Amino acid sequence: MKNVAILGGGNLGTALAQGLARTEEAASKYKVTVTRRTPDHIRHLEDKGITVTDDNTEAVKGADLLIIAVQPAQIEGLIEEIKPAIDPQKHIIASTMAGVKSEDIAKLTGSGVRILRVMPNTAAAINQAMTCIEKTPHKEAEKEVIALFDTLGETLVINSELMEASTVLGACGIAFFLRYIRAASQGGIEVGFHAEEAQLIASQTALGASALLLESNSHPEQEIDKVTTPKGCTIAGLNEMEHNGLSSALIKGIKLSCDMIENIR
Ligand SMILES: NC(=O)C1=CN([C@@H]2O[C@H](COP(=O)(O)OP(=O)(O)OC[C@H]3O[C@@H](n4cnc5c(N)ncnc54)[C@H](O)[C@@H]3O)[C@@H](O)[C@H]2O)C=CC1
Ligand SMILES: O=C(O)[C@@H]1CCC=N1
Repeated sequence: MKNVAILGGGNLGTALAQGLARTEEAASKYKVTVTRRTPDHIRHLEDKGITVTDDNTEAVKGADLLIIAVQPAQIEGLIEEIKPAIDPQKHIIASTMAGVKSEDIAKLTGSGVRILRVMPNTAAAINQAMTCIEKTPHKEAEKEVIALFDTLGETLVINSELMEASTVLGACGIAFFLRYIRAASQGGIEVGFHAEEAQLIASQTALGASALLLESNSHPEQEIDKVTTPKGCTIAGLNEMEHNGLSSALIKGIKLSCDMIENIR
């Protein structure tokens, strides 16, 4: 069993803990502790065998792998607190913080600690995350981190320079796709469905569209061509969406999110 401390049990930290407790595979490999300043807000995790505490120092002492899931502005306070307990020989730090470089964290911890960035998303809660992992010279640490995030969904090792882009495409991406599903549901209600039916149809259709790409490795446009019957209703709707800037709005939103990360702290 590997001991994992998730430091910062907010939205993401809780999702990671839930995923690690949810499957037999993950639960048999990882013993998880989650810290939060107000631990009573996440006591429900204890029902799943997760330790919940506000004691960062004890959590660090008891862990091999530390996952930092506090907000970027909270990192100085956290590291100041845990620094005396960090053992560079033992600990690996995986940071989920948007826009915070490994070097920035190393300046706070002092040199010699193995630190790498990871960028999962909240679908970790149901073991369907996409996690991008920063390539690092610390190959043993990289292997351990990949193994953990593999239990939470898909992983991809990428160069450091792409961590901001991966934050937007993968982590923020959950919100972007959900907004699409909400909009599609609202359209569905306007053309006759009850809200729950519209959401089911939109969600399952989004899942089906993703699965078509993931399973057949094809390009979206190839799959779109199979749906757009000549003179049919799909191409009419799709073109209207494009006249109103659908693709352009998505691309512009992704670029703005990415630019914004530089100033996130
Ligand atoms: N929410 C998301 O979907 C994703 C978030 N991230 C990153 O994860 C980090 C956390 O984001 P969220 O979960 O959204 O924020 P959040 O505000 O929900 O969670 C942060 C948690 O850390 C706790 N905390 C703060 N200082 C602490 C300390 N010294 N000791 C223990 N706990 C402490 C807070 O009480 C809070 O519960 C951020 O750095 C963000 O960039 C990355 C990928 C996805
Ligand atoms: O919005 C944010 O800043 C965080 C990082 C990625 C997802 N949520």
